Amino acid sequence: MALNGKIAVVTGGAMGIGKAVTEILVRNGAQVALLDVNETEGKSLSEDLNKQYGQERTLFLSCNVESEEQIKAAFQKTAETFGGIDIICNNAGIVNESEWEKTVSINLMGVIRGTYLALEHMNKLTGGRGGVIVNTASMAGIGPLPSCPVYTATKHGVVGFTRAMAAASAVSGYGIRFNALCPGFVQTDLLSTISSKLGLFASLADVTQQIVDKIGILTVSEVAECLLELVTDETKSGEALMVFPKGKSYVTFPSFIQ
Ligand SMILES: NC(=O)C1=CN([C@@H]2O[C@H](COP(=O)(O)OP(=O)(O)OC[C@H]3O[C@@H](n4cnc5c(N)ncnc54)[C@H](O)[C@@H]3O)[C@@H](O)[C@H]2O)C=CC1
Ligand SMILES: CCCCCC(=O)/C=C/C=C\C=C\C=C\[C@@H](O)[C@@H](O)CCCC(=O)O
Repeated sequence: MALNGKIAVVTGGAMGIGKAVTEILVRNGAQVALLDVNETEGKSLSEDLNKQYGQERTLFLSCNVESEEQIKAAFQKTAETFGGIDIICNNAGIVNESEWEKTVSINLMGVIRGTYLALEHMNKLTGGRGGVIVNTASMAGIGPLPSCPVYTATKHGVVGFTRAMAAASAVSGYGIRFNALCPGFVQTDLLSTISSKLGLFASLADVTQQIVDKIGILTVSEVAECLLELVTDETKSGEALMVFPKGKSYVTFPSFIQ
């Protein structure tokens, strides 16, 4: 899929991985709506990118992915402004084992909300033109992070939901590919503030640090390059792509049907 003329939405697009994703999509020709709760960073990124790549290449929309109403309004505004939606990156996420219900609401329910509302614009069965949805999960969506059980659960949920949606799309003919992006540790604010977010599991901070020491830390650009592959490679749907500092690898899941 070439990105020239394509229209993308990135949630949590103002900072960290979402910012790098927004930048790489714009650099490759897409128009991008970045949705975030951080208005200062979101507006500033959008202004910078429009100066660099031309007016109306990006649009910042204030949006909390916990609100169905706000996501619906943001998608509507994106479609009206740019003329449709082809790509959704459900990326917004937090770590907070103390406020664990909020973690589930943003990380898992936010992805489900974003996906169902995206279908209203993208599903070929209801007048959309198809496209691709990439959900940011994590390596913690494939294996456990002992210091973050709820975070781990949300990311396993994102991987399962994404794969099931890919299967539903293939069987029903939505014309939409669905993939999960599963990075290891990435140098962002989320990672640098982690020690205060572990709640009941604060005593396991050292265990997390040992895993960090073993597998290393990625840059946001390395992660964004992998997202670009999931967006542009039309053979990829129902995939979970793990990203490590040493390289990337598609997860091979067991098959239960002969
Ligand atoms: N940093 C890491 O080590 C890894 C992060 N991830 C995942 O990548 C995604 C992005 O994380 P980072 O860039 O590291 O975090 P970050 O904290 O650097 O950036 C997250 C962005 O999402 C926004 N956001 C937070 N809650 C929101 C909400 N309710 N609605 C809309 N926007 C919201 C923030 O304002 C911020 O701009 C998350 O889903 C995270 O779980 C996955 C693997 C590793
Ligand atoms: C601490 C919260 C970080 C949140 C960001 C995030 O999603 C990072 C994930 C990074 C890597 C996850 C790796 C999980 C690995 C485990 O499944 C397991 O393989 C590790 C076992 C470690 C051991 O030495 O036994």
